[in-house]
Amino acid sequence: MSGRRVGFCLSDKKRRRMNLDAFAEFCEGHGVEVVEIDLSQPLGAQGPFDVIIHKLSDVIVEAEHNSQSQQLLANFQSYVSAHPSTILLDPLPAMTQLLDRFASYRIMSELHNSLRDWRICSPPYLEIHSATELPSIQQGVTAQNLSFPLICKTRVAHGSLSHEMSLIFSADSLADIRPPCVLQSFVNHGAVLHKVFVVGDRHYCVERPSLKNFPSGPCDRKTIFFNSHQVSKPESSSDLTALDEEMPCLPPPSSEAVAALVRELRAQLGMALFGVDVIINIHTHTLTVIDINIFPGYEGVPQFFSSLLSHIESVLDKHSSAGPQAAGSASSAPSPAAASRLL
Ligand SMILES: Nc1ncnc2c1ncn2[C@@H]1O[C@H](COP(=O)(O)OP(=O)(O)OP(=O)(O)O)[C@@H](O)[C@H]1O
Ligand SMILES: O=P(O)(O)O[C@H]1[C@H](O)[C@H](O)[C@H](OP(=O)(O)O)[C@@H](OP(=O)(O)O)[C@@H]1O
Ligand SMILES: [Mg+2]
Repeated sequence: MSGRRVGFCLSDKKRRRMNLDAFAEFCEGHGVEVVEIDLSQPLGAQGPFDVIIHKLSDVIVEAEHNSQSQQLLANFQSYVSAHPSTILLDPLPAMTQLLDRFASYRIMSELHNSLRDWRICSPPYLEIHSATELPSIQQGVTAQNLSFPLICKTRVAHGSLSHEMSLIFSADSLADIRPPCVLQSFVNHGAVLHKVFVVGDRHYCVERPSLKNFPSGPCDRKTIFFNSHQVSKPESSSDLTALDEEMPCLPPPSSEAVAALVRELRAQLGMALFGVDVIINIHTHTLTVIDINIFPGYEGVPQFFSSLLSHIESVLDKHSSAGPQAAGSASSAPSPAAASRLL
């Protein structure tokens, strides 16, 4: 495939983590030119692009309260709207919904029905939109059938603050939450997390450390505050991830069930680059979806570069046989205000 230009719009941190320079080298041998897009400069002069791959989550979240980020997002969206034949991975509306745990947890909760046959579910959860009287939070926890311990996560699902979480062990400790946030039933899963990394029509499962088991039901233990990046990175190891007592190894999630989950989420999200965090309930062995991530790190997936390039080639092949109108549907973007209003 010769003369194809793929633009990347990533934060410096993301560009380094993904090793974009190495990916550019990898693509060179396949006739695909990788171009780093500078969002602060006019995109027209940097194009044209056959495909744009981005992780604009930082900009979208900051656009909520920062006019400079709003302008960057508006520039990007104007370019995308003016170039309908440029394929966007992934469409901004799809990405924007995953920046909001209220939206992504609604998607996860629907899996219970669509994937019932595969015994795939997600834990009961409760949205806390703003500062709320303690009794009404406690009533909401009961009404939604949440069970202690609870895990509390920020509403915003991206960026450094989004990984600050807490484990709550009693109704009185619900005073420790800082809305807007979600409360989710904690599911004992033997301190093993299964990360499912999706690249187009391929997916890869990687095992990671995870939070240890805790006694079920309320207890007078103090709230535990932690950062999720202390818990489930490949090298994570702490009191939070070390099991307090031996337990039999759980079988990994069935590859057929994971394939069914990925198929369903691809259809629901309309995205090609995402991650799903899955745990196995130690009591029911149910495959439990606890998180969906935009353009994750793909750490532990040696096939990432070849899979990404293969996906780029396949969307370009489809596009050249289907004509420019097809790409336009893939890159429809909300207005900057609508994008930031979703958060
Ligand atoms: N409902 C739950 N039951 C049990 N453990 C959970 C639950 N939710 C989260 N965890 C634990 O907390 C960790 C972080 O949760 P989550 O993935 O939602 O946070 P995150 O900040 O979005 O993480 P990342 O962005 O790195 O995927 C998980 O890897 C898992 O160890
Ligand atoms: O271990 P993984 O690849 O899941 O780590 C991801 C993490 O899940 C989140 O997707 C992070 O994105 P943010 O939520 O935007 O922080 C990724 O960070 P990034 O800098 O790679 O985008 C982690 O890689
Ligand atoms: Mg996660």
